[in-house]
Amino acid sequence: MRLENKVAIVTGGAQGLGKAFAEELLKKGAKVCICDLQAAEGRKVVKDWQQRFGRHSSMFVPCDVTDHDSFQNVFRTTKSRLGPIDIVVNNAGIGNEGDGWQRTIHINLIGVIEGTRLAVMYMSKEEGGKGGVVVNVASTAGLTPVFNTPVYAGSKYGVVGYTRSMAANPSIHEVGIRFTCLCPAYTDTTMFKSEKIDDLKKVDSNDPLVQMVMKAGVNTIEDVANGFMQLVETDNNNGGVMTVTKYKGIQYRHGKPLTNKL
Ligand SMILES: NC(=O)C1=CN([C@@H]2O[C@H](COP(=O)(O)OP(=O)(O)OC[C@H]3O[C@@H](n4cnc5c(N)ncnc54)[C@H](O)[C@@H]3O)[C@@H](O)[C@H]2O)C=CC1
Ligand SMILES: CC/C=C\C[C@H](O)C(=O)/C=C/C=C/C=C\C=C\[C@@H](O)C/C=C\CCC(=O)O
Repeated sequence: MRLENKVAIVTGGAQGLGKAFAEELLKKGAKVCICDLQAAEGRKVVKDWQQRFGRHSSMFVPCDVTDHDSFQNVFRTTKSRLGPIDIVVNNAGIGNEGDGWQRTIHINLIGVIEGTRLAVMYMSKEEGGKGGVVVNVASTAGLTPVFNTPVYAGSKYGVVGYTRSMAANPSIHEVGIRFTCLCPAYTDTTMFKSEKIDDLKKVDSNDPLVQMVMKAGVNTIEDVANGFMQLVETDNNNGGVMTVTKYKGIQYRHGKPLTNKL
């Protein structure tokens, strides 16, 4: 997919991976709407991008992906201000395992399903759209058990299974949308820092969590953004599940995906 003048929505784009994904799309000439709970941060980020990429390059819409009306407003506003939507990146996520763990499922899985359904509504050729690509951000925690974050892993397993099932639709060519999954391992963002691995390492380098992180390695945000751009720009990867790990780099899980090639 050539990105010049394409229109993208990135959820959770005020910081971390979502912000990086949006910036890489802007560098390739796409126009981007980011949405996030963090309104002040989102507006600040877009103000910087408008100075660097042009006043009409980007926009921010405050949104909670668990609130259907708020999420639908992102699509409606983006289409009216930037044009028909070509790319939807369902990136927003949290990692709460304690009280309120249900919100982890609501944001990470139900929010991704909501965003994918809105993407079909706005991009499907069967709905008058131009087709496009959906990137659902899961995790390697959606491919392999992670003992310390079972709720989070459950949400990410759900994202992988849901996305691959959407891609397996026999009439996918009529829909004209590629459904793909991005599965990074640990990546150096605010979310990862909440795990306080360095503190754990000082106390006990043999801690099972420390061992798991040391084995997987820790991606830089740039490592994952590089994988993301490959996923978006590659046209024959419907159903693709891409892993990004420090020790194996960028790979497609289950081999190169040609599920119901568009
Ligand atoms: N950092 C890591 O180690 C990894 C992260 N991921 C996934 O990548 C995605 C991005 O993660 P990071 O950038 O690391 O996290 P982050 O915590 O740095 O950023 C997440 C962003 O999503 C926003 N957000 C949270 N709930 C929201 C909601 N209900 N509605 C709208 N926006 C909301 C937050 O305000 C924040 O700006 C998440 O889905 C995460 O699960 C996957 C694998 C590894
Ligand atoms: C509370 C959540 C906070 C941070 C979690 C972080 O955001 C995240 O997503 C963590 C991922 C954890 C991954 C754990 C194990 C990784 C194992 C690696 O060796 C790679 C595993 C699978 C990829 C290779 C493959 O089997 O295809």
